[in-house]
Amino acid sequence: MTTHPTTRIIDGKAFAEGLRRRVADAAADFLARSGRAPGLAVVLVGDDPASSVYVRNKAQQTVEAGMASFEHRLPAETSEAELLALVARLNADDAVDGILVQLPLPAHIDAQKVIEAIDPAKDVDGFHPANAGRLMTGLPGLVPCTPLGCLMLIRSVQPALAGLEAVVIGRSNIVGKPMAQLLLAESCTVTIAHSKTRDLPSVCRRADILVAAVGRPQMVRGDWVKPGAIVIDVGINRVPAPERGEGKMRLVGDVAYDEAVERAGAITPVPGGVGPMTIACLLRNALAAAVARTGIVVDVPSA
Ligand SMILES: Nc1nc(=O)c2c([nH]1)NC[C@@H]1CN(c3ccc(C(=O)N[C@@H](CCC(=O)O)C(=O)O)cc3)C=[N+]21
Repeated sequence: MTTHPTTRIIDGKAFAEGLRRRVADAAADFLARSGRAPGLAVVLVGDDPASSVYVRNKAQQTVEAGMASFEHRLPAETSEAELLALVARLNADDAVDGILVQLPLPAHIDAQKVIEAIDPAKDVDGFHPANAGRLMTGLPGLVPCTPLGCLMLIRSVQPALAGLEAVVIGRSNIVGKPMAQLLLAESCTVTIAHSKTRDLPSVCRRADILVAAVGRPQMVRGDWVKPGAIVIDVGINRVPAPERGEGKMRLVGDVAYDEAVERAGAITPVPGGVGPMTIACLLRNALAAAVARTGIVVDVPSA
């Protein structure tokens, strides 16, 4: 199989490494000026193995960026009241600039209530309604990490976005809606498609920028992609990989990569695309929160 001669594979892993290096430089400046490192608290409730791996990676990369990491692992039986009490303590702790509560939470905890309990100034996920509203109205605030990382990757291949047709598949508060807002702020013509959209393939074929965030393995087929389009694959799906041995799994995106790579102008792989950018943007947001909270000015990397 040959890729289109000009297809660009967007190396999210390399971009994320560069971003983390810039964040680390700025974190060192922050330490020099303030006498303390920016601090990020990550809270995990329960012992879901995938979540546990992500939380470990986040903590490790936080420390590597020269920031203080506060990891809180709570048992699955933790009550909503106990979790809210921890969030209140972290809100009040001056050494903590950013708070991330890993989602999904166990079913007996109201996740929305927990999100709204986080001080918006420390809401490094950008999930608090105050930050969602600020993004929608064009005010400065904390922007969700995955869409922010996607925008950085899009801009790395196409700096001039005004007037482009963007289609975002998925309408979650975590990815789809904030992604659409960021692209709208770039003056794209934005369509949000979802499970009730009629003739999704035709809608996608209009897109100069196609962002897939649905959580369905390889749903976006090659012939849904406009030739030359930028394809951003947010999906991280674990599927059986019998070719690697019995019981083995592999990661695939929401895009049928082997097909889409034939038509796309640029495309993100899975793994090594959007995923590493999510964590790098989390560190970037923790630094941005530290700067906004203290007024200490360092060079925060922007989209
Ligand atoms: N409050 C909250 N904020 C989040 O940002 C959040 C969350 N909860 N819950 C879980 C999801 C998932 N998530 C990922 C981060 C990095 C990779 C990542 O680095 N992926 C690697 C592969 C990692 C692997 O091999 O498993 C890649 O795509 O190359 C993936 C997924 C953040 N999440």
